[in-house]
Amino acid sequence: MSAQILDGKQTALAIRQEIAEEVTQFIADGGPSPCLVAVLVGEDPASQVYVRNKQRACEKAGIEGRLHRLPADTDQATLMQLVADLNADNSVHGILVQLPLPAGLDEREVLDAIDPAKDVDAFSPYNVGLLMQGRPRFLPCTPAGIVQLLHRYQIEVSGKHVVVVGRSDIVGKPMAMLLVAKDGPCGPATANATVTLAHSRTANLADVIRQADIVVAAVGRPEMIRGEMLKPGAVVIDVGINRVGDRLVGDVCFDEAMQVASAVTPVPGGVGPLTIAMLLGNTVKAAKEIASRE
Ligand SMILES: Nc1nc2c(c(=O)[nH]1)N[C@@H](CN(C=O)c1ccc(C(=O)N[C@@H](CCC(=O)O)C(=O)O)cc1)CN2
Repeated sequence: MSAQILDGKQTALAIRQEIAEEVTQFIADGGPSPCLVAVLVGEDPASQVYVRNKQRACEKAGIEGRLHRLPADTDQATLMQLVADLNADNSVHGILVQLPLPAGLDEREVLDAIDPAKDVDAFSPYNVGLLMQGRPRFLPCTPAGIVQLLHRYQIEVSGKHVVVVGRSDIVGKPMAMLLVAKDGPCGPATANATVTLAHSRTANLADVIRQADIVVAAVGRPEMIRGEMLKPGAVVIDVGINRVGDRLVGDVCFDEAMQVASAVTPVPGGVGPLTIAMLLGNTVKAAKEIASRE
């Protein structure tokens, strides 16, 4: 048996094309050019790549992408002042602070300070709260991208047992919230799951994963999930991006998963590109909402 590969790269390109058309229409209707500002602190090589890719994606979609680069030794007050200035700048519709921040900076304080109306990462407590209540304004980018992928490959989620492995604020927790909701961005078929949120202290983790119809792996440990831990026919969504030597691998052993599962996301080319596509969508949504208030 060889599983179907869920192509995140192609899916993201299709979504980005749809967003580009939406931007063209919005501007033709008299709206402002949507503007996303990224804040990058320090020199983390992966973060530099991601921010560059976000800017390129903005440009291709007709969104203005601005970047503020700050040195690694930036102090908290300077960063907080920049966020306050961006909140007050009417030409800015979306703000993102690229994570992780260098050691010594208080990430939570910075994210809490972003105006929820411009919080296109959906990391602020206000937007997290709305998601938790099942009435999100912005959808967190990686989980929302996964829902889009499932929807576009017609993978039904409703009534299925989904095991999310990893309890991060960026992926694990919001993923669980989106999948357990009664309805979702792509309708009830990609919501209404029975969700188990597993993590590093989960007892008998392999046994828990083996019960899953759908596994979402977001633990950040290279190839931790092996083929023998999967139920035959399961759908495997691999969020992990781990550098091992000069290779990029996920949290799931891809070759083994391909032998057992019915569908698998690759790394690279799976979930990652969807994160950026969904960020563009949130930026357009922010621009539309802010413009409608003016
Ligand atoms: N403010 C944020 N910080 C971080 C987020 C986020 O959503 N908002 N997520 C990650 C990093 N990230 C986006 O910022 C991101 C990670 C990976 C990819 C991606 O396309 N990966 C490629 C591989 C690229 C490579 O060679 O490294 C893939 O999977 O095909 C996009 C975005 C943490 N920080």
